[in-house]
Amino acid sequence: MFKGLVGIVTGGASGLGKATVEQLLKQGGRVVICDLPSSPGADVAKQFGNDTAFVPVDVTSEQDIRNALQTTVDKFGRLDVAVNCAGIATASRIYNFKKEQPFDLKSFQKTIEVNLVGTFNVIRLVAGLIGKNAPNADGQRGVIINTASIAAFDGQIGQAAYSASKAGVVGMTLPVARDLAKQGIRVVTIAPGLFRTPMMDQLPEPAIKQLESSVPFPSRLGQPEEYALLVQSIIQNPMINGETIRLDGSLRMQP
Ligand SMILES: NC(=O)C1=CN([C@@H]2O[C@H](COP(=O)(O)OP(=O)(O)OC[C@H]3O[C@@H](n4cnc5c(N)ncnc54)[C@H](O)[C@@H]3O)[C@@H](O)[C@H]2O)C=CC1
Ligand SMILES: C[C@]12CCC(=O)C=C1CC[C@@H]1[C@@H]2C(=O)C[C@@]2(C)[C@H]1CC[C@]2(O)C(=O)C=O
Repeated sequence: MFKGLVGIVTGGASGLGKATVEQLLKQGGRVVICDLPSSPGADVAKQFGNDTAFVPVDVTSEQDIRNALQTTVDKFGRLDVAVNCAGIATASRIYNFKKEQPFDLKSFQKTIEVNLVGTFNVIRLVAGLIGKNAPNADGQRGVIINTASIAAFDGQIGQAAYSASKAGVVGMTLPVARDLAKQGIRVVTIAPGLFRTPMMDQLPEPAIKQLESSVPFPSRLGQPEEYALLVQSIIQNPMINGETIRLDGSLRMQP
């Protein structure tokens, strides 16, 4: 279905990103996995075979993303789709009254830097390469897909930094889609609810069980493959643009 399609997936060594890489490959695409040098990205690429490459990147670095784009062109000749999955989860209350300690500013800045600035950095750089493609019959040159979170809308206690970073991703989706509309590049954001990934596995099992029971239907954590299926649908459907799509089993998170 995606024969000839070339994608980049940030955070592609783990969780939602890894499932996306697998789905794009299954559909006949070729994929560059971008993830931290400390990630298992090289092993993952080896496991997936010749239609993948791994480029160690920090999404906040301009030079790292430029290197990834150069590898994409050298190895696969073009870029059609970029999926932003790289992200970190942090949690802290705005003020700890027992310890008389305010939220650590460096931790807030780091969360914004990776989740928001990193996503923006990738979008602004991939747009130049996708824009070089010849348009299809519909005028489309490619698609950029971002990952926010339902925490962008229903931020819980302790999620000020995480929610702010993801709300930033939601907020820039429409203006960036408008910026790139003339070039025929679509921009869409997915806001996942609760998915079973290594990020979620940081939580103790009883906490995960409790979270699962809070999802109305289906009352379980999402599978990374279900996220990847939405990525596939977004790529296939040319009318989806400038929108954030919740993927959450109708969960609205409690305070
Ligand atoms: N798992 C879940 O329930 C949910 C996840 N999300 C978001 O989905 C995205 C993917 O999360 P998961 O797959 O669950 O997490 P994960 O922890 O399994 O994967 C995240 C990947 O991002 C990479 N990464 C982190 N910082 C990076 C950086 N500066 N540069 C490059 N790569 C970096 C990590 O090495 C890791 O491979 C994240 O943005 C997360 O915030 C949103 C809502 C729910
Ligand atoms: C950061 C959290 C909460 C605190 C903790 O002890 C462990 C965590 C790791 C998993 C995170 C937790 C969180 O704040 C909500 C998210 C980020 C969770 C993974 C998915 C998560 O539920 C989310 O993004 C929801 O939208």
